[in-house]
Amino acid sequence: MDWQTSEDTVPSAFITEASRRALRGTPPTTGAWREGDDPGERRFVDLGPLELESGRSLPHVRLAYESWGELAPDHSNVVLVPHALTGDSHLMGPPGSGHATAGWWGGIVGPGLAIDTDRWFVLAPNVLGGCQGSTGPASFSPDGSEWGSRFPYLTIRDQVAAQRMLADALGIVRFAAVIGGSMGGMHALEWAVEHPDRVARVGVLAAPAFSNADQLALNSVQIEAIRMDPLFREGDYYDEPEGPYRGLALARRMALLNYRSPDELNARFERSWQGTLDPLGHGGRFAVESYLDFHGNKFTRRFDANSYIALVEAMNSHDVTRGRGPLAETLARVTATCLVLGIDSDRLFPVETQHLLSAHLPRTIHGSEAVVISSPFGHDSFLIEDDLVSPHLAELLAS
Ligand SMILES: CC(=O)SCCNC(=O)CCNC(=O)[C@H](O)C(C)(C)COP(=O)(O)OP(=O)(O)OC[C@H]1O[C@@H](n2cnc3c(N)ncnc32)[C@H](O)[C@@H]1OP(=O)(O)O
Ligand SMILES: N[C@@H](CCO)C(=O)O
Repeated sequence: MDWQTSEDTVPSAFITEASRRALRGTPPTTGAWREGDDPGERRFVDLGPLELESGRSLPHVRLAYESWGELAPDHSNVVLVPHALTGDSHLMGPPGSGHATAGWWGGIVGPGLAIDTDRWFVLAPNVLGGCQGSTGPASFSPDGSEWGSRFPYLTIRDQVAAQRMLADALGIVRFAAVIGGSMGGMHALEWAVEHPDRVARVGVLAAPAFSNADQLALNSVQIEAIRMDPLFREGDYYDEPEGPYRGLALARRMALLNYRSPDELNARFERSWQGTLDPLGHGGRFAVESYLDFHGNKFTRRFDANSYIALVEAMNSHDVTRGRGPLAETLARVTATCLVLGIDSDRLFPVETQHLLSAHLPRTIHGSEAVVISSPFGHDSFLIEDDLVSPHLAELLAS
């Protein structure tokens, strides 16, 4: 494919009039999972009001979720899998589905896989604040228009509170495991700390005990990239023909640099040039630029800018110690058996942050140091390196 002339140079829209209508057409509440439902079908549960950590509240919360496997009669086999920043509830496709529809953890979750759906009932909600069916900034507020700039600030704890409401609505008293990577790992850790009696096992992959100054800084420039796009209009762009696609695409480009490693980019793209002329500034672009452009612009077709800001801010809020005391004291509350996994090339959440977490958790399957996998793919390795991640998840679930 000729990347130079492909559509990826032109940011396209997530929220246009058409996609806005599609959002409005999101199926109404279809209720909770019932025996006999098709696996992987997206469902929606209306959970009522939620008081937020900030003191504000959402008068109405809806979560979208998908599930796979068979629910045990006593509901004892449920594994909750919260997704990473831009993931969604679709972590696994139907049996035999190809790569494109297999879902973001299609190589990890499934019959006979590490999270074996022949044994476990896997529950994957879309996060509160997201844009894939759960209540978020693009949802309608009580006055009938999108929340937009009025959508309240959310924390990781607020998102876990919504997940707890979902668990209550589905009659799940205690999870056999809560497992997540990156932002999903933050959720898993919060479950272990806030609801120790409701979680038997916890898997935290490529996530820290708190977001540090370096991570806050990396996130802040992404947020600013969106806010400075004139089409952002302080977050109230839903009635406009164009949204802040350039800002959002730039934020995704920046994020990708945190998600992948220098070694991977250097080995994969070298100084390759894509275009008709020589690499002196005209007639093309470097392959790595094309890669970033492609992903930045592809992202605008599946994500809402306000949602992105809300979720990045939630990641910024992450600090298990807030209001709870020193880290050792906070993590001493955890009763679950834990897996903490880091990636040696992760420059977003370096392995030291997982070692720190692991050192203070009372019961891990691997001792005081986190498990570290070796991969060139950086932070995204937990989404890519199925063969390296799987044995550790299988061990956690067998514990
Ligand atoms: C429909 C959806 O997109 S649902 C996605 C839901 N979101 C998530 O799951 C979030 C988590 N997932 C992710 O972040 C990513 O999808 C990941 C990490 C899993 C992707 O990892 P990888 O498989 O390593 O993909 P990689 O970064 O190499 O990108 C591959 C793409 O870049 C394109 N590409 C590669 N090199 C170039 C280049 N020089 N110029 C332009 N495009 C390029 C490829 O053609 C490919 O395109 P495709 O996505 O249309 O198949
Ligand atoms: N690439 C992943 C990882 C973020 O932690 C995502 O976009 O969700």
